[in-house]
Amino acid sequence: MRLVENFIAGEYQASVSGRRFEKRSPLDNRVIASVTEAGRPEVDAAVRAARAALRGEWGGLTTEQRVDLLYGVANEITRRFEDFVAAEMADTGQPSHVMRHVFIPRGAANFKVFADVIKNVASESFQMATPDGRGALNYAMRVPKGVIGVICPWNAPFMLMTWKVGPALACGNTVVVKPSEESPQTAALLGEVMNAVGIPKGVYNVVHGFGPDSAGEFLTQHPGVDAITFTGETRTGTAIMKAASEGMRDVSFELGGKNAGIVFADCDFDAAVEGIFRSSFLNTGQVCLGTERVYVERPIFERFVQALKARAEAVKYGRPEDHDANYGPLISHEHREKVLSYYRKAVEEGATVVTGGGVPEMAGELADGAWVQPTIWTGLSDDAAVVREEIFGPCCHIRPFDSEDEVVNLANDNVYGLSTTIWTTNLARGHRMAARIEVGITWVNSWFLRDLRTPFGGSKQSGIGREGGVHSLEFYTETRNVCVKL
Ligand SMILES: NC(=O)c1ccc[n+]([C@@H]2O[C@H](COP(=O)([O-])OP(=O)(O)OC[C@H]3O[C@@H](n4cnc5c(N)ncnc54)[C@H](O)[C@@H]3O)[C@@H](O)[C@H]2O)c1
Ligand SMILES: O=C/C=C/C=C(\O)C(=O)O
Repeated sequence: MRLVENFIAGEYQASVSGRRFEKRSPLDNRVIASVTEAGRPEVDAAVRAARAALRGEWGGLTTEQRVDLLYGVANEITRRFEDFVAAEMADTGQPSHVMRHVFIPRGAANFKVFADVIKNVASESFQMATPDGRGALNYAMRVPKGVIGVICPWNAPFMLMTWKVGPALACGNTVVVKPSEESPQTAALLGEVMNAVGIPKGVYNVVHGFGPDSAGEFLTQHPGVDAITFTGETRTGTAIMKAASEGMRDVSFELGGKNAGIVFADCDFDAAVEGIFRSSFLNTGQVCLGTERVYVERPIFERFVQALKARAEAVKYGRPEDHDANYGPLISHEHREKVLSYYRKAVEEGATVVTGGGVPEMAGELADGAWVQPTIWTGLSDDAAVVREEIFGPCCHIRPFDSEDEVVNLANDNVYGLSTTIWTTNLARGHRMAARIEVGITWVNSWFLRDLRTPFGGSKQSGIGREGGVHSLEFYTETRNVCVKL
């Protein structure tokens, strides 16, 4: 069993209270780590360390020096690739190929890309006329916002945490990270990387614990935190926004979704089935960008439902390191209870269960894991809770549609607006639909294809602000205008 400690001012330390909590494996419910729980004193120490670092060596570095250090972080993550893969697999139980090809490489890329952005971004300037004819020059400079509180979820822990820490550090801020209680290990491991490459002490800090009345709340309420970036549930975002209103702290939120997948009859059928399969079931459906509402044009509806069913029934459950396995458990028994409650509700609401709907039979120790079947429903009404609320599990409801106008209205009829995936070979239609669907991210004939320079975030209750490329600079810096009379 591992001991996971806070990382404050460059040192791993347990909390003075001695309070610890258990992290259990989603695969078999074994305790795999004992994690220290930060109280107010540790959160305060982390925020003070972050403030001191801003005023110290880190604050005096040039952009080029910071960029070099961040390249060093990316390279060191790559050098320690296997350690990160192992830590993340242990926390989430997801297949090794997803860690190796998506989540861990993205962690390294998140440092590299934002180092490049900060190196290349120009600042705006305006020359103006003055009555004396000599004029004035305005230029905008970007300064770090200060100490950033980073609150993270458990579904793709390392990728989502570094997606915030990378740009925050590139812009010259310091951070205090509160990883999810379900996935503490990669954030802790990153402390070793920071020390190895010479990131000054206090620039990167980690405090562990829960949300309410624990490290998450203590951090977001701390007056020494200048801004908060959060990825997680919309309800949690509401609590954090209230905390941030004290002291007028800025927030950047990436929240929940109930994303629509739209499949037209003229699509490349096999590609669409594979695309929707991935968007509904990758990471056991625990992806904020995932598809839980699928709309299929009527002429291909039955064929599509059968093809997706066959694909879902072919998943291979197993341990991450098992090469035949391609499908892992949910993050925890608690989350499985939530997902199964929706599985039951779907039946109560009158769904036809096309496949799944329960818990698979697992052999040996795996019988104690948080496994759940990929599930497909049809036949629910548009106002069913299962069609309207985010479940965050491996499930989708499929409904036929007859026209573009109808499916646009269906897709938009939701409080969330994170992403959509549209499948059609008619690109004019793809563009038309993209302009009408109220989301922050639209994919046409793809899903989760990411260019880190692009704006990323949600509309409606799916978020506030955009991160990615120069958009991250909007949040992680203050823009200061300097007006010089010539
Ligand atoms: N839009 C996106 O980019 C995106 C990405 C990934 C996940 N998500 C969303 O995240 C959710 C799943 O993640 P989760 O279950 O970890 O979310 P969550 O909101 O339960 O928890 C996220 C983090 O917030 C902390 N927290 C909880 N209550 C808090 C409080 N009152 N004050 C401060 N911190 C608090 C938790 O400890 C955890 O670290 C889903 O809704 C999913 O859609 C969104
Ligand atoms: O589960 C949510 C996935 C979010 C993805 C990103 O934040 C990203 O690709 O940067």
